[in-house]
Formats: sequence, C-alpha cells, structure tokens
Amino acid sequence: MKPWNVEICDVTLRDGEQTPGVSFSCEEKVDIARTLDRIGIEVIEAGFPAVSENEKKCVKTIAGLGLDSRICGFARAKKEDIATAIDCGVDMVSIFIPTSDLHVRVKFKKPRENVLEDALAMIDFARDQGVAVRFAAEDASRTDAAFLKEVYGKAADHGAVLLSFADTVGCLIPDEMRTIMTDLVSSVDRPFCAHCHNDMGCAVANTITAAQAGAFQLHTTVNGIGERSGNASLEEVLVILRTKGGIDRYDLSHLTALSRKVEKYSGIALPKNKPVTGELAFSHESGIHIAAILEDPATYEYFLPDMVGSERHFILGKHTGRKALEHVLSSLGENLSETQVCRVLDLVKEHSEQKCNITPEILRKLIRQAQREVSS
Ligand SMILES: CC(=O)SCCNC(=O)CCNC(=O)[C@H](O)C(C)(C)COP(=O)(O)OP(=O)(O)OC[C@H]1O[C@@H](n2cnc3c(N)ncnc32)[C@H](O)[C@@H]1OP(=O)(O)O
Ligand SMILES: O=C(O)CCC(=O)C(=O)O
Repeated sequence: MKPWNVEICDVTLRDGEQTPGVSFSCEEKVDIARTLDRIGIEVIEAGFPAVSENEKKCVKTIAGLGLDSRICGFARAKKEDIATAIDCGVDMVSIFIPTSDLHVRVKFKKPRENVLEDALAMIDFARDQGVAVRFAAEDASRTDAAFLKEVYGKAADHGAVLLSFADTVGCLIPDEMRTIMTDLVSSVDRPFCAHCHNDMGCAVANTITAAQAGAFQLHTTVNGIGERSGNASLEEVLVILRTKGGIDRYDLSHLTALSRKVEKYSGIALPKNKPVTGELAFSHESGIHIAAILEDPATYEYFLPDMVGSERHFILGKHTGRKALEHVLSSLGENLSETQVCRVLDLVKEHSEQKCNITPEILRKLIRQAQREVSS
C-alpha cells in the first residue's frame, strides 16, 4: 500500500497552550519540542510570538535548538506580529485571518474584500523577508465556499506555500470535511492543511478524512488539548497513520511519556480511557478477554502497548475469570489449590461489588483468607 502523503504540524505549544488556564514555561516548551522532534514530527508551531516578551523568547529558543523539525511562528495579519515572529528565527510564519462573514463583521467591521487585500499585503511583507509563509483561513468551515476558494487562490498567487483550512469551532462532520477538502484540493494548486477542533468530538475523524481527501499537513496537539474541547490528538492521529495510512516513519514509542509530560505541564488531566495513552488504554478486567489475551493479545488489542511506549495491565474485579486469576497468582508466586483459587475468585468478586479496588495488598489478604478457610 502506498503510504498517505501527509506531514504533521503539531500545534501543542500554540493552540494547545490556548487551553484556558494553561501556560507552559520555556523549559517545558523546549522539553515538549525536543520530544516532538524525536518522534519525527515535521513541523512544530512553537508559539505566537506577539503574545508576550516571554513567548517571543521561548519561540526564539526553540528555533535556535537546531531540531530536524521545522519551526513555525503564528501571527495575525499585522506587520508587528509578522516581524516579531521572523525576529525569532522561525522557518515559517503562519499568517491567519478570519474569512467567514460572521468573523469579518464582528472583528473588522469592513468588507471581506478589504480584509483579504490587507492580508495579501502581509503575505507579501513576510515573503519579502525570505521566510516561508503559511496562510491560515480562520473559521474556514463557515466561510462562503466561493469566497474561500478566491482567498486561497490569491494567497497562493502571493506566495503562500501552505494553505490552512481551519474548522475553528469544530462544526464539521467527516462527510462534510470530505466534500469540502476534495473540492479545495482540486481547485487550488497548493498543499492544504487541516486544522480541526473537537467541539463535537470529530477532530481526529475530520483530520483523517481531510488526509484521505488530499490534505497534506495535519495539525495536532498532544492529548488533544486546545481551545474549548481541544484539537485533534497527536497520539490518535499518529496511530491511525501507522495502522491505516501505511506510515511507519514516526517513533511512536515516545507517545506515552510525552502524553504524561503534557498532562503534568498543562495541568489538564487525561481521561482514564483516553485512546492510546490513557491509564486504561491497555488495561483489561473481563475474564473472557484476559483468557484470550494470554493466548494472543491481538484478540483484544488492535495495536500493542509496546508500539506507543506503554504496558498492558490486568485488573482484578467483578469481571475476573479463573484463568486471569491463576495468571495473576502465578506471577505473584502464589501456589493455591483449585478450590482455594475458586474461593479467592469469589472473594475478589464480592469485594469488587462493594466498590473496593483489588490492590496487591487486598489480594494478598484475600489469598490468606482463602487459605485459612479452605485447606488445600
Ligand atoms: C483561532 C485562533 O486560535 S486565533 C488565535 C487566538 N490566540 C490568541 O488570542 C493569543 C493570545 N492573545 C493575546 O495575547 C492578545 O489577544 C494579543 C497580544 C494577540 C492581542 O492583544 P490586543 O492588542 O490587546 O488585542 P485584543 O486581543 O484586545 O483584540 C484583538 C485585536 O486583534 C485583531 N485581530 C484579530 N485577528 C486578527 C487577524 N487575524 N489579523 C489582524 N488582526 C486581527 C482584532 O480585530 C483586534 O483588533 P483591535 O485591537 O484593533 O480591535
Ligand atoms: O489554521 C491554522 O493553522 C490556525 C487557525 C486556528 O488556530 C483556528 O482557527 O482554530
């Protein structure tokens, strides 16, 4: 199978940091950027340098690390923002303007054609400084289709090397994304980016659908953090690129550590059942599942924990079966008779039904109780 023709631009350090309450220190940003680089992420959006002096300093530091990843700085269509980003030594400036009638009316109070003219002048300004320009249409998914094509066509004519399609409020479903992206890709001869928000839980699905429809650069954030309900999760997108897109160039073994790092630095707790990196992503309790996994993990794991730097866990509880319990007992070096194992199993279920977690200490107590009650 021919691998999908895509690259990743991870925007954790810019859009991810826009999660309310999140502010990464410069050291944390550097640490995240280095790990993204190790994974093989092609582009890192390091920040929005006009936001503050400290932000500018961090972006400059990341741009100076000599990473293999290309470094991108975010900017409004304003000379000051663009000059500040270029001053950081970034490889690419991402210049954004809102394109929907709603955003143009609320933010600029002038005709959209004038907003576009101003933005094109800013693309010229950045291009003339010798930096690569990505042009991003904010709220593209709610923009009049004909105007959006005109915007992208003109941005390409002015030298933008990438055109970003932002589903800013996460209002699309995959079918709509497929139709729109297919149309854009066939209308404007420039690589497109898919920047998807997760307001209806479709960010990853929309990103993958955009890739299948011809988008080249996929925007992600670690743990899917970002404005409101966040962005497309890096971990999920990368696993899909590996399992469905035929792409094996990313080193996914760093994903779990990176995810935990961003959880700590952002203060945004991972849902336990978060795909790929959540605590329960490779945890199993059901007896029927564990009995089969002991024979072959592929029965209940579509991809294995090693691939993403994680581990498998067997949890004891109400749904435990005998084979699972025997496996746990033997890994603890406990040698029980068949009737004692049955008694432990009953005790495990009873405790669990009283909402008591079966920790290793509790399990040892239950084993001793069974040994007292049932002679071997
Ligand atoms: C979809 C997105 O993620 S967009 C990015 C959102 N990110 C952020 O807002 C980053 C954090 N923001 C900040 O630190 C501040 O808002 C700053 C430094 C960017 C700007 O601060 P201020 O100058 O105080 O402006 P403020 O935030 O009050 O208002 C936004 C201004 O930017 C203008 N603006 C918004 N988007 C754009 C754009 N793409 N191009 C040009 N101007 C823009 C607005 O019209 C408004 O202009 P006005 O001050 O002339 O009315
Ligand atoms: O498309 C982009 O690259 C950025 C735009 C953005 O952050 C958004 O609209 O949510």
